[in-house]
Amino acid sequence: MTPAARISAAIGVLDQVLQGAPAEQALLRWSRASRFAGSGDRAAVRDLVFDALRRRDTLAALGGGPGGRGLMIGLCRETGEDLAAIFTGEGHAPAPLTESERAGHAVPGDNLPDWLRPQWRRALGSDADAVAAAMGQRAPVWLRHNPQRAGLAQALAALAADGIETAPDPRLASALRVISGARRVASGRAYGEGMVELQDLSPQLACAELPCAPGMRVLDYCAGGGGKALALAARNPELRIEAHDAEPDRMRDLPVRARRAGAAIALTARPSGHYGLVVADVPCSGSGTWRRQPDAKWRLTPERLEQLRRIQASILDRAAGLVAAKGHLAYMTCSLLTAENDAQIQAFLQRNQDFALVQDRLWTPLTASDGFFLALLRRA
Ligand SMILES: C[S@@+](CC[C@H](N)C(=O)[O-])C[C@H]1O[C@@H](n2cnc3c(N)ncnc32)[C@H](O)[C@@H]1O
Repeated sequence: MTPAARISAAIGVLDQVLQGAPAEQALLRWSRASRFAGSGDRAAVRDLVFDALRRRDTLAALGGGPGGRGLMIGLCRETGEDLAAIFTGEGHAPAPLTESERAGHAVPGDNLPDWLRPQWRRALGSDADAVAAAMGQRAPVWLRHNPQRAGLAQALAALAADGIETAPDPRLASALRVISGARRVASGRAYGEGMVELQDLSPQLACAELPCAPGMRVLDYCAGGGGKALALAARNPELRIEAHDAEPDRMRDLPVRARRAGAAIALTARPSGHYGLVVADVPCSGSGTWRRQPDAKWRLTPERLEQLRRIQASILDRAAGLVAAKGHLAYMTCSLLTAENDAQIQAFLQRNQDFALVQDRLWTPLTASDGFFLALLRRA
């Protein structure tokens, strides 16, 4: 596909997303209907769509319109592309610019939904603008080294042989930032043999804070794909880890991932008894990961946020009942919002006076990578 044809395709996908379709679905629909598109084309269209959604408002102003076409004009204008050479109307290229599209102008903006801005500012204080700006950029790729499969030097050598260059984070030896070759990770040997797993730095830092004494019974209560259970298993293979999810189908990849990592993780439909550690990585707004899923930023509503808060509170209460005396409850979100983080924990502590806060941490792209919250609680 020519660069102009890719832009035409991105415009079509963006129009669907702006009408409410999830970006992944709209991209999949386009890709199925476009058999001529190679993997390079699919990756390029995906990048265009996500770049545009991250900074929707800025690009719409710059492009002279709020639709997919306006966003693409804005993006091309911002990156200094020759608009007349792309928007020619010839072949698969988008139609030439109209009078009003030629008059796009730059406006400063944080690319946040209006209703959310006050909450964002309250939660992040003087960092609010810098974190919003960071959410407008592409997210880095992070790997977690798995010492159960290979030593660090061996894993790094396998990554290098796969053509993947990484740099460790000074705070956590297992956290490797991908410098180049990110698209080769999933097909590489280091990943295929479980020496590394894909996991953002912030949840890695959170998992490193959790107690994990040998033999401890651990429950990953909202396990999904099992990212937290796998990180704990990598830290200590002597943990007895169980994974649960209200929607068991979400755990379908977990047995394969656990096998690859050499981890023993039992799936449980009905957790029972008491655990030394219960991890509740609850469903949330995902506001800390909007660089990766920028369409979610525009789909979130106040009603949905309220619904999520109710789900989070009920999960916390249910999970608390599974914590052994002197055991720990780790509440996690990939949200930056106080309503889902500190406020949720304060309300929980009011309802459950046998728990005390051990520590709470909020990581942001300014201090780590994705926005991520951990509250570690201890039962009396
Ligand atoms: C943020 S995701 C978990 C991500 C996962 N821990 C990981 O690291 O890949 C939240 C999960 O909570 C699950 N969930 C939602 N409501 C739940 C409930 N009431 N009890 C247990 N799990 C629930 C969802 O199905 C979803 O898989």
